[in-house]
Amino acid sequence: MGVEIKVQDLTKSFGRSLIWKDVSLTVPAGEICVMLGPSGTGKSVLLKTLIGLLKPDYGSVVIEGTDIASCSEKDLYEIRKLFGVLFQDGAMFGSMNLYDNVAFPLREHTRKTESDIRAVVMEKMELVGLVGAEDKLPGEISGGMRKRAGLARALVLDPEIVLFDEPDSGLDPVRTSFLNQLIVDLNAQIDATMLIVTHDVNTARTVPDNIGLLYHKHLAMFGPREMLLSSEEPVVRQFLNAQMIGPIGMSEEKDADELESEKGQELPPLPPIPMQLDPSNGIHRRSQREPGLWCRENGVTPPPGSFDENMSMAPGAF
Ligand SMILES: Nc1ncnc2c1ncn2[C@@H]1O[C@H](COP(=O)(O)OP(=O)(O)OP(=O)(O)O)[C@@H](O)[C@H]1O
Repeated sequence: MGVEIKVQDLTKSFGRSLIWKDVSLTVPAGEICVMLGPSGTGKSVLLKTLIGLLKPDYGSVVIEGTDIASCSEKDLYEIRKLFGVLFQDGAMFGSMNLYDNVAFPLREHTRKTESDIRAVVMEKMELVGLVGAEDKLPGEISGGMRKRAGLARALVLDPEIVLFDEPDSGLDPVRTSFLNQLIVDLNAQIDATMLIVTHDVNTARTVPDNIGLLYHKHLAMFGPREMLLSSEEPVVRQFLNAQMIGPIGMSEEKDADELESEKGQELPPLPPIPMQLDPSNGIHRRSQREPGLWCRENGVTPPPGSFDENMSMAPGAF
């Protein structure tokens, strides 16, 4: 059913270099979240901290009552079994074929027989559309296939939480759309909590239930998709609309002169909030909200043209 991740006052530095400070957020059970942020703001460091690969300087990451920032190695080992992680490059073993790569966690962490392992591996290969490619080596397949194989491997232990580190890196826009659909379909099917780190604004606008933005060593905002897509907060607005006008410069923050020179420049209006991507079978995910609900409940008028009724998931279709 997915489990919640409760992050409180998390701070991380390497030596004297502060990565981020006082990060607090709750990744709700079973929901899809996207974490955005300019390069180098510590998104991957956050993922690694959530899974206990890196220790924060302060703060807690509580999963099922255990703080993984301070628990014993034994407890951490147990908690890690709840996670599946899709690393940026798929992190496949180059000398093993896809079947053995996907089977690896089962052989390492379970006492399943080879015939039980085969059943699980083939089920996950089918889920990601890779049946028939079991004998291929990672070097013989495309980047998109490697990602899907990495995803199959992330799923073999039936995780409650799936973390995706830039799943779209190196993929063309069409493959990214297919992968996004796969993520949404998977969430509908297994109800796992999902956190996706990405630079892809289109993914952030259409896939998740919640969006977070790391900027300038802190979590600038985290909340429902509609909250961020209707936000006038300069950093959020600039990032989610991929604009050059705003506080984010080529190397993180713009200086005072650059910001002064932008004064008076008119920002384009906020674009309409798009429909959220539906599962391909058309049946809504458990955590999916009615389009426009957050805006209505919070008295926010969404940008004109939002939740276009001609799109697949019209308001009132719930
Ligand atoms: N193990 C480490 N030791 C020292 N510094 C590290 C370590 N891991 C990451 N960093 C530093 O932390 C900062 C944030 O890195 P991170 O990879 O998390 O950024 P990111 O937001 O994921 O970037 P990108 O979007 O470019 O992938 C970088 O300056 C990086 O050099």
